[in-house]
Amino acid sequence: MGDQEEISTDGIDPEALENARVLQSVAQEIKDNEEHAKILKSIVETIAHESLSEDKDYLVLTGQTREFVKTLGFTEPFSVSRTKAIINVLLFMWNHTNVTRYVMKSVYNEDVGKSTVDEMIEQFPSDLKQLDAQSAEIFAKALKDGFEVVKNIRLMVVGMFGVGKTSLVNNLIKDLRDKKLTPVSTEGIDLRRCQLMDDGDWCLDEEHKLFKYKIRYREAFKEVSQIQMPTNITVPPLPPPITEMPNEAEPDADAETQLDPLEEIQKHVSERKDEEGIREFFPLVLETKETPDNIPVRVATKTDITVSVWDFAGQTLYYSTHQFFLNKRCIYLVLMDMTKSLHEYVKEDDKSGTWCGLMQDCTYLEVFKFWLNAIHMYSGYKSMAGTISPTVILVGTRKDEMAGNDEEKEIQKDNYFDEALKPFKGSSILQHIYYKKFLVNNLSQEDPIFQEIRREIKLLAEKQDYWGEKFPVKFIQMEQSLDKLRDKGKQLLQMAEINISNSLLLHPLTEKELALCLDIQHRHGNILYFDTKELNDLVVLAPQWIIEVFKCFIRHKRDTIPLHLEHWSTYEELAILKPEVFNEIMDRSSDDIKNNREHVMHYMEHLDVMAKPLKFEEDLEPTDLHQPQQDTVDLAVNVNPNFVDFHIVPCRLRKPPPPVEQFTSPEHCKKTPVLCFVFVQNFMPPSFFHRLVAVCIRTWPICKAGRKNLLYNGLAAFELESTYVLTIWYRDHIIYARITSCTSDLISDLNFEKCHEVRLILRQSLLKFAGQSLEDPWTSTAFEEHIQCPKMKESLHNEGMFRVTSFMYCSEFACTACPERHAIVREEALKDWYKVKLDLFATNDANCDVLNTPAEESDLLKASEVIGNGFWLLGIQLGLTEAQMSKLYKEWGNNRRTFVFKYLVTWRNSMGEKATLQSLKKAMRAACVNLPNDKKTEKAL
Ligand SMILES: Nc1nc2c(ncn2[C@@H]2O[C@H](COP(=O)(O)OP(=O)(O)OP(=O)(O)O)[C@@H](O)[C@H]2O)c(=O)[nH]1
Repeated sequence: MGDQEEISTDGIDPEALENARVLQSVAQEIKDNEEHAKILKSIVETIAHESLSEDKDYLVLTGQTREFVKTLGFTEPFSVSRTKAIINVLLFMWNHTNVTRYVMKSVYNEDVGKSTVDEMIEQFPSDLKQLDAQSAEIFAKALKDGFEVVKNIRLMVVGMFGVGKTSLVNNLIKDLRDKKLTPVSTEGIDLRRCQLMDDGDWCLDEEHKLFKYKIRYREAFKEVSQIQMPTNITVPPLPPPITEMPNEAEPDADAETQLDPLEEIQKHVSERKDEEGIREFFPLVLETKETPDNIPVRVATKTDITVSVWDFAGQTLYYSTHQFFLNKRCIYLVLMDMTKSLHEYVKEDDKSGTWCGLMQDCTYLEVFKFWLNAIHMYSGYKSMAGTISPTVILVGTRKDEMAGNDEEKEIQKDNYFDEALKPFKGSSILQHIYYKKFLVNNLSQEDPIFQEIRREIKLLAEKQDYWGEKFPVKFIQMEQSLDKLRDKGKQLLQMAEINISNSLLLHPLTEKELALCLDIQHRHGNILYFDTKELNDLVVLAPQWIIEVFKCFIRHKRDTIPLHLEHWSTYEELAILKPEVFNEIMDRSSDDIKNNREHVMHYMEHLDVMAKPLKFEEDLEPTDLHQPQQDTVDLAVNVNPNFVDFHIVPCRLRKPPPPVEQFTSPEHCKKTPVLCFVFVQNFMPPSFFHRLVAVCIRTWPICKAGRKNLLYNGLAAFELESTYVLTIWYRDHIIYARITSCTSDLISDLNFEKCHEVRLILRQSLLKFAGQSLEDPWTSTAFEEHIQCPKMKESLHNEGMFRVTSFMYCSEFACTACPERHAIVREEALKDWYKVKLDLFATNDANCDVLNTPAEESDLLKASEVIGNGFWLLGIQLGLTEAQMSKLYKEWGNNRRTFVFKYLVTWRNSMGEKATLQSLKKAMRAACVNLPNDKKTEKAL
């Protein structure tokens, strides 16, 4: 038997461990009964090996378990409970490779390996690791059939209009530089596909498509041949690293004696075309033979690295659409004009930029912040627990117009960016920024600086985990047919058309493979494809389509049908888009848009350009209401019937008139403290607020002051009931909410149950929005709830804020934001928004004397059973780091109870005596204070 102490039990389900221990002791006891020991070992071994095989046969498990019951079960020393425990552990082994490995090592001192599929999945880049288990397996299996190694740089060039983006792109790409083009203002996005040459330059990828695919197949065959071909087949060596590649000018001495590598592979493959693993690829090899003879073979100058350069329009009007194309797999050039001070106001004739959170009179610094926030949101933010590797290169333009000599200009540039990055102090956004920054004069095309920028871009790309990832040969054909359709001018495809293309392929993909192939193509940035109920019927081949759609809603023609005049004025004034107006806009659009109006709607919702208010009963469930709730609010009760069928287009709203305090802190009325949703890392996409406004419009009537609707860009007010008004507003990364009442009843408190209900609606909506850009379980940490000092006369941005969870540990804090330092006590701070919870905790506190005792294993087990939706926050409250939590979650995320138990054990081990029942209970309360009521959890608190 193995040395149990040395074997890691990390991440193993406690129940599986317990059962495994039974197996260990039984195996020890029957050691001397050779026959029984042999039978038991054979059964355990057979199940272990089968469970690790790729196409495991369930019959093996059932057969062997039956064999165990028939031969050994219920005999001495296999008591009834021991027999059950062993059957249990066999089942655990079948489903969990780590249990199998643990059992085999601890009982028989045998190391059993991982399946090749498991190993392949482990090598996936981080974003593909998030594929669901079934997709991951399909992908790994497709890779086993053959793969190519992908090295693609996706370069996003962003910055204010006129900063010099197009000029820089022209300088980076040889063919454009040679043409000495005069840049014209970019409309939407210009996408240039390039190939990296061995001298480091980039040339446009205009080569014959078939030739390109020929190269890809050939490279892929090399990979296949290395893993699958018998060793006696000689395959051409992989190309040397770029730096070692000979230049075209220096011909290779052995070149004449060498066979064309493709021919050599074709020869080998033809000879063995009937062999397993080769048969699949034979037709592909034949296909590549069809390459026209007149295509020059120029592999010597081009590398296998592709670069797609995205030149974004700088007008703020387009900013929201740009976010759609940003993802984790991009390298960014963020450009700033060095002749413009950071605090200078941007002069833009078109004021439609307000929708993306940039107000009409924004400064260059605000534009810079907008871009970094957006990059963070759409690339690193999703994997908050993961480490962020730099992908953003800052570039200053108009060096020629700066004062001073070269050295002085460099210093100015450094100071400029240091100043621009100051607002991000302490934020992980800084981790995106590459330490090297550049200063360019775009008018000096031959400046070696452009070569340097290209080199750094490549260096950065090589460090990303997706660099050199594998892509199944099987999927190349589909990519090829999408390419062909794009070349024919197709902007978007219905799924039916894709299915036809697929059926025409030599090796059509299965339905699941096809969906996965499209998903991966989307991740690579070649298409837009979202596997959601509303969007999975459409594939967008050309990003420009999205831009055109967007423009329809922002810059529409005003020849309206008189019948719809009223709806048009609702659109103009309230930004509320009724179906009549929507259809009118669609009718006047190009065919590709008007014929896909339903998809247009869904895409615009997805892009947050317009928001459809939630239907609570359907939409809120998944995020926060996993478990049956007895006491939750009936979220559908307050539907405002006037505005059921509409969208809100928040970019059309105007700013509120000053002073804003008249809305946020009205005098002479009863009011709750200000409730604040503070987003982590000081960043909140402004669309979250706009969408929250849409939810509110769907739920309550818009509040009126005289004849004016209180609906503005950044602030909105709603009638709750009788005299109650809810006002919500936002600034930067904080959304504020306050309920006021002009009641004449000066004695009673505000209705705290109503406040609780409103808070939950706001909270759950925000969680849903966050859930679309953050992945579970990180959603629950997307924002924190704070209460602003109730004594503050005028609500000031980000001042006098108290984290609600801290009141679970301490009953009072000092407020230093008010002119006079004073105490703020729990009951006062939480009286309206959280009173429901406070009352509940107080009832349970009656018999809490025994709590100062160490937390026992049974307490941990119980906590893991009752914690419910606060399960992630509890770990954070107990002081576990995101990294610790993520590690455990990776292993145990599919079994919440075990996951919680595992981190509770980690907490108890690290805290020792301080891990008391009381501290556990406080942390549980803090984790649940924001959540809807849940009887099971609350009883335990
Ligand atoms: N002096 C000088 N002019 C520059 C520089 N970079 C760009 N320009 C000029 O600025 C103008 C705008 O340049 P573009 O490259 O079109 O700017 P852009 O950022 O692509 O503009 P949009 O597409 O409208 O967002 C052109 O006339 C360029 O020649 C530079 O480094 N120095």
